[in-house]
Amino acid sequence: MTDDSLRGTPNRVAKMFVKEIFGGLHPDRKPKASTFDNKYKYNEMLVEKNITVYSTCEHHLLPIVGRAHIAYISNGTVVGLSKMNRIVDYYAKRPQVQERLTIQIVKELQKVLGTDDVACVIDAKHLCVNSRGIRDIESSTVTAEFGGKFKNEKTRLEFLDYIKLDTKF
Ligand SMILES: Nc1nc2c(ncn2[C@@H]2O[C@H](COP(=O)(O)OP(=O)(O)OP(=O)(O)O)[C@@H](O)[C@H]2O)c(=O)[nH]1
Ligand SMILES: [Zn+2]
Repeated sequence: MTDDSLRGTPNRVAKMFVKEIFGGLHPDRKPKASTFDNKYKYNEMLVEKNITVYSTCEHHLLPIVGRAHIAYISNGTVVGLSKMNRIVDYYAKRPQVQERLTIQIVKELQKVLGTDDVACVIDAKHLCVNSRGIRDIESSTVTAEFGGKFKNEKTRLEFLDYIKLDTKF
């Protein structure tokens, strides 16, 4: 390899996959989710929406790009807002299928918050569907996991109303 723009490519690509694209395979990178007492006595739903998702489909190793929306109802513990974005990013940064990613996010937050009352919806484009194969540029995939009180229709609809799935990305 004599071209100086290509010389660094093997190392650059290896570093990118290990440290960035698949960085979430390293358990040391799992975010420490700081929690607080719910001193404010805020007892309604909290929604962190439009969280950017960059992941990689495990079948084709092509990008999955979209948005995650998370909701929880505190039973005494509150989590720092940015930690929800960090948890999404950690589980996204590995070879994934969207269904598993959605469930992993909910399970992690249920553990951190000590409650089942957590939900996550992801709307994402899979480049393996958009840019190759069937090459359908418009389609996106929606997955959802509803824990605890979110299995109740009224609570679920409140969450879905807050996020109104019209996100363009
Ligand atoms: N359920 C699920 N399927 C996914 C996800 N990401 C990609 N896929 C699908 O995984 C499937 C792999 O199917 P294969 O038939 O082995 O692969 P392929 O021959 O390249 O299929 P085409 O994409 O239809 O050309 C494809 O249908 C992808 O659309 C995901 O997150 N969840
Ligand atoms: Zn794929």
